[in-house]
Amino acid sequence: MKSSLEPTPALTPPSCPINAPLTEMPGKQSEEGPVEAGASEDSEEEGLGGLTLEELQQGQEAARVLEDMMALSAQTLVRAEVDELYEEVRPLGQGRYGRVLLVTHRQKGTPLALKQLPKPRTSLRGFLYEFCVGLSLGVHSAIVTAYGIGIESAQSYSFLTEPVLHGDLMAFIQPKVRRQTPRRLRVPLPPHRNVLSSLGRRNHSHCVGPPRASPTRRRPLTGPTGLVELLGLFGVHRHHRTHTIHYGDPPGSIGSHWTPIKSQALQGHPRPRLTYRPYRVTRGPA
Ligand SMILES: Nc1ncnc2c1ncn2[C@@H]1O[C@H](COP(=O)(O)OP(=O)(O)OP(=O)(O)O)[C@@H](O)[C@H]1O
Repeated sequence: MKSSLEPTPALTPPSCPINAPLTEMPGKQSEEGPVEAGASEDSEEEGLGGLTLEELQQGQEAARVLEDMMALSAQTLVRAEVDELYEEVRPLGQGRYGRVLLVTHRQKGTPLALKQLPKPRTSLRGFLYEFCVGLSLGVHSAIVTAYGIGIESAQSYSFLTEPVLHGDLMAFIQPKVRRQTPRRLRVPLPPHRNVLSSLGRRNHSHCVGPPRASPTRRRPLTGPTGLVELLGLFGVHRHHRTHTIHYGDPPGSIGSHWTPIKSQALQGHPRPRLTYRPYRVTRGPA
């Protein structure tokens, strides 16, 4: 169960007395007055903070009900020390604003969860807000039931809920981790499209072992100097998408665009990365 004393925009109770007018509750209408139904859609959405008129009205109605509930609960708070009424069994958890204890009713022995919020850190209004939101939501079958018992002690405010003794739901939720496929079942990733196109093949059998020297008709890997093919055989790849190589260029003139991957092969890398890119072989300036 979440404590809502944190100043979240939607749930934080405004700092006004319990009997403050309804306009001070969350979901109140803006000071410009009620929004007219005939306003244009854009300006309506801006004025309502992204809510539809219907959603805004529902929010205002819920705020009114909550305000009434808080006013009634303030009048019916039990003023007592917790240990007069309940026996502490063990702590159930610790939240940011207080602790939750497993207690039993001293006379009936009923087990209950008691959420205790220390007064120095919790205002009466903040406590009532937490208590009443819990009461409202607790009717849902998937949310811990809150009992309508609020206690004011010298040092704390407390309220009681149904105890959940099988642990925190969060402990049962597995983080989303990608399941590892056993190595023997793994399918090798297809090579980069350019490898296929530059080698003129549609399967990736050529990825294992040295690149084939045979040029294709579509994209020859070699010019008359044999330069491009030579670079490929020596395991050279480049980072950029295209590069113009002029016939007759000595290998040294390729410059820093080219990175040797020979070292990978020498270090026993099982599959030297063959990252051929489309080469553009042109005649150089005369
Ligand atoms: N009814 C309950 N039954 C069993 N354990 C509970 C119950 N309510 C709370 N707890 C345990 O106590 C812990 C603290 O609960 P609490 O409601 O104070 O804070 P929270 O909702 O976890 O966080 P926050 O401090 O932000 O409100 C929970 O994480 C949970 O482990």
